[in-house]
Amino acid sequence: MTEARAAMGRIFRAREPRGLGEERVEGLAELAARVRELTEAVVLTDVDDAEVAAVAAQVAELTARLNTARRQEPPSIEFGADGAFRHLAGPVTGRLNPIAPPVEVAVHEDGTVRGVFTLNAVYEGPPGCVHGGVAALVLDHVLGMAAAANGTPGMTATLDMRYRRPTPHGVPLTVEAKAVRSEGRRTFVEAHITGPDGKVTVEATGMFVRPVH
Ligand SMILES: CCCCCCCCCC(=O)SCCNC(=O)CCNC(=O)[C@H](O)C(C)(C)COP(=O)(O)OP(=O)(O)OC[C@H]1O[C@@H](n2cnc3c(N)ncnc32)[C@H](O)[C@@H]1OP(=O)(O)O
Repeated sequence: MTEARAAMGRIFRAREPRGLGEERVEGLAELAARVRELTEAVVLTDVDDAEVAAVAAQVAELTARLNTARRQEPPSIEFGADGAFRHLAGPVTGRLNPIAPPVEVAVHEDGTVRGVFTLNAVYEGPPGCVHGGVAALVLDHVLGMAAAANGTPGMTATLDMRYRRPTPHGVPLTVEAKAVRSEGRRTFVEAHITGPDGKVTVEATGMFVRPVH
């Protein structure tokens, strides 16, 4: 096991990956996608009070059905069919997590991590704009992915944000991150989010420390 893979295991407390299987992953991803739509509908609904109460009761029934068989903990990291790490239940890229947009990421050969995503009204901060903490969530994750792509995975030790322009919601956004240098156990990474007009809305730098235990 390489040092980078061992560090990844320490960060995610990885046991031997217990694959969910592609069919199961696709089924759960479909469920998460429907719950994402439900969440947006809850935030935007204007149906009358009786209908709100009726839907709430139905959703409670559905939750009880899912809870008849529960895992002890969410699936952490797994290996996809291509052998790459994937964070299926993570709150940023996790297809199985309804609160993840999810950001669709690709890791390029030069270590650059690029992602595309749309944040709907569920993530609103100021009217029409993405909440700054949500932008930080997305950036922290892709910064961490870029540290890992550099062969030096770590835990976020520092995260500096510069909000240059409001980030609009409901439109396609891109995010890009790349490690710039490593010193001992520390890796320094830069990232930014770009709006549909090609202008950078948020920049971030992060310092990631490779855990030793
Ligand atoms: C492919 C999948 C990729 C998925 C990416 C997911 C990304 C998600 C990223 C996260 O959200 S991680 C969760 C948020 N972060 C944390 O919860 C971290 C909490 N903090 C810790 O666990 C520890 O403080 C930490 C591991 C960061 C450091 O503890 P250590 O005891 O291992 O560090 P130590 O004190 O020995 O310091 C190691 C080096 O880092 C430096 N350092 C540590 N913390 C620092 C800090 N905060 N600021 C500046 N420098 C710092 C420290 O000076 C030292 O430098 P030198 O090696 O040069 O001496």
